Amino acid sequence: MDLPVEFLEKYKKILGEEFAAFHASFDQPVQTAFRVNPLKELDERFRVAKDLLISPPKSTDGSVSKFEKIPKQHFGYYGKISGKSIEHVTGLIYSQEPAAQVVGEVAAPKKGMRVLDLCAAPGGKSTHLASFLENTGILVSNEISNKRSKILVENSERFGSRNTIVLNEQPERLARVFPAYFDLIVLDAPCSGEGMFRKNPSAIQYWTENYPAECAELQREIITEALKMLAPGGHLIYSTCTWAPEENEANIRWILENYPELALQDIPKTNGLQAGLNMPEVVRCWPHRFRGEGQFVAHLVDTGKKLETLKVKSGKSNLTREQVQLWEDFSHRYLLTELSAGILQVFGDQLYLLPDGLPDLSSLKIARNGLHLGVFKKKRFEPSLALGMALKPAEVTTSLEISEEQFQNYVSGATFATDKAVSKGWVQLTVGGNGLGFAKNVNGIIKNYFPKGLRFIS
Ligand SMILES: C[S@@+](CC[C@H](N)C(=O)[O-])C[C@H]1O[C@@H](n2cnc3c(N)ncnc32)[C@H](O)[C@@H]1O
Repeated sequence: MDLPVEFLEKYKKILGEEFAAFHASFDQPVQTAFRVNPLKELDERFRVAKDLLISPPKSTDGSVSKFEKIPKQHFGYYGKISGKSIEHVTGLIYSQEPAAQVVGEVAAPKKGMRVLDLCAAPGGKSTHLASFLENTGILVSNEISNKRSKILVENSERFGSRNTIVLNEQPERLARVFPAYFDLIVLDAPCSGEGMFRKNPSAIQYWTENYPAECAELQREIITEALKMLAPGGHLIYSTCTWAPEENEANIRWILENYPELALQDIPKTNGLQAGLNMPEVVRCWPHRFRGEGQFVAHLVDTGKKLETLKVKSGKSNLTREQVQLWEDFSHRYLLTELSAGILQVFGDQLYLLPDGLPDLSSLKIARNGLHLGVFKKKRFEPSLALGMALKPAEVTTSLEISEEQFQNYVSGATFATDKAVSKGWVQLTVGGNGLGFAKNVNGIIKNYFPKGLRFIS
């Protein structure tokens, strides 16, 4: 791989005798990986992922051996699963290379926490955080780019997380609404991306000798805003996908100097993770030492000398009486579960369930106001794809498990005939036990409600 001379010189100095192995790693294949989603029905191959301490999956059929569990991680496997597979489309797996998975594993939020993922698109870290929260607490996933925030929504919905709200904001505007609010903030910063050179060689063209220093300045601005939102005793996970010390250890030193109430926490050096440069508590993924791309992760904790946690005045429901009735009619007829506590809110005709305990968000650009339940159309309610993907079959009155062939046809936009025994009206389609959204059974024909933008075009 052709790398800038200044880049190579820099790492020769930093790595000394390890440099040759580092340099050679750029010609090695990229290590693919994915995470299994604990919010979904796990098929036999992945059941072991539920366990906290992971041993290699015990195979009951030959297919298991294709995947290798990433040791000492909750959800990760080495291997590749197609973006067109049932596992991907139903949100059972999320493709994410191993170094990126270190961030979520270090963050590992406890149930019920208020969590912010400040630079969140396309959603790798957010979905990982949602795996730990298991639909408790609040996950605010924010992305500054409007276009990328839409991809983040799509990935969050496929993942089936019920307590995620997606915002499309600048960090300083968020900081005004969420002062001292979050128990955990993940700041996966925009960076010079050196650690992605092997996976995405086009990133090399943006690199200059000064680029890391420029990125570091932007990162300190984002850190400043992030820390305004950290609750007393809260945790900050700072990560980049670069090796540049300016963006990594130097920024952590800057935090420690300017925010003496923050302390570094030691991160275990598992799976070939290395200590930072003169900073033993943080971790670095060097590709000649770790099976994955480049990453830096630091864990800081607030020692509690700050203001009180924000007292929240929650938003209100804004449904008309007719809308409440339509939603109740739908939920009584089709749902067997009380969706978790929250506030029903409409945006235009779209109905959402916003988790409880959030401040007033009306000054912010919202991309997903909690769980998208559906849309009001004239005198009826139509459930969303997101709802049909978040619910388990046991939570709905009618679900229909379809075959792999029917799945292929359905995601390509086709309708199909079904048994007369399937009740009329809305039916949750499932494949492998996981929701593919709601569809309508009209006289034995399952009409296609899979969104046009997501369909496979052959
Ligand atoms: C490393 S990527 C995030 C990857 C994401 N955490 C994931 O795991 O899928 C950094 C993100 O920061 C966003 N970003 C760029 N400039 C920013 C800024 N000034 N403030 C906040 N976010 C910014 C980018 O749009 C990008 O999506």
